[in-house]
Amino acid sequence: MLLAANQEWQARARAEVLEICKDNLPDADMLRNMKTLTMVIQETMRLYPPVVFVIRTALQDLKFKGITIPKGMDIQIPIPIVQQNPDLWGPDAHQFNPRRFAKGIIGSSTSPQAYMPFGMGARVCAGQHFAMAELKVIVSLILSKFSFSLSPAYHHSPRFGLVVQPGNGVSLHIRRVS
Ligand code: HEM
Repeated sequence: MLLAANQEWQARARAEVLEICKDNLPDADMLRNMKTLTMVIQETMRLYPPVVFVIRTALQDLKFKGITIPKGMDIQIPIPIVQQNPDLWGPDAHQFNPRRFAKGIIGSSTSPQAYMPFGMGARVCAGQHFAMAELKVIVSLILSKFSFSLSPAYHHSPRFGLVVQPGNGVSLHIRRVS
């Protein structure tokens, strides 16, 4: 949806894929070299993290910034709110701007903890690298074969189910490019 709405980034990501893969299926080295596509996926998961919160349980009574958190209490960490906080991401926090990841995740915001689509710490997603590889394979194959734009029928309505998903699907106009 974000690539359909941002044709400039779609063209850029496609050009990169075609240059790196030529007529071949992507292999591990090619995926590693897809810098633009990586930035696009990172920015997509910043704006629409599939998992909207992670939970941590206090193992003992603790105080945090004057708030008492009793032992046993669950704390929900709201990932989309952290990832769109203008204090951390700047005034364009709500906009799609993959360029913010040009220097990697560390340089993308004012705090290294501000980006957490895969959670954080000891229980961070065990499949995060596999998930990134899957995403790059799927999106690069789509980009190499098709160009796409949003249909006027598209109605933006992200919805929280088990994960964040488009509430009314994503209607696209699709054209073959090769
Ligand atoms: C875009 C895709 C994915 C997203 C956004 C995602 C996100 C997450 C998040 C937010 C957590 C909780 C981390 C925390 O509590 O700090 C998690 C945990 C986990 N994920 Fe993923 N995940 C994805 C794909 C996958 C895949 C493909 C696998 C397996 C092949 C996987 C396996 C796991 C496992 C095993 C855990 C539990 C880790 C633990 O508690 O030690 N995930 N994931």
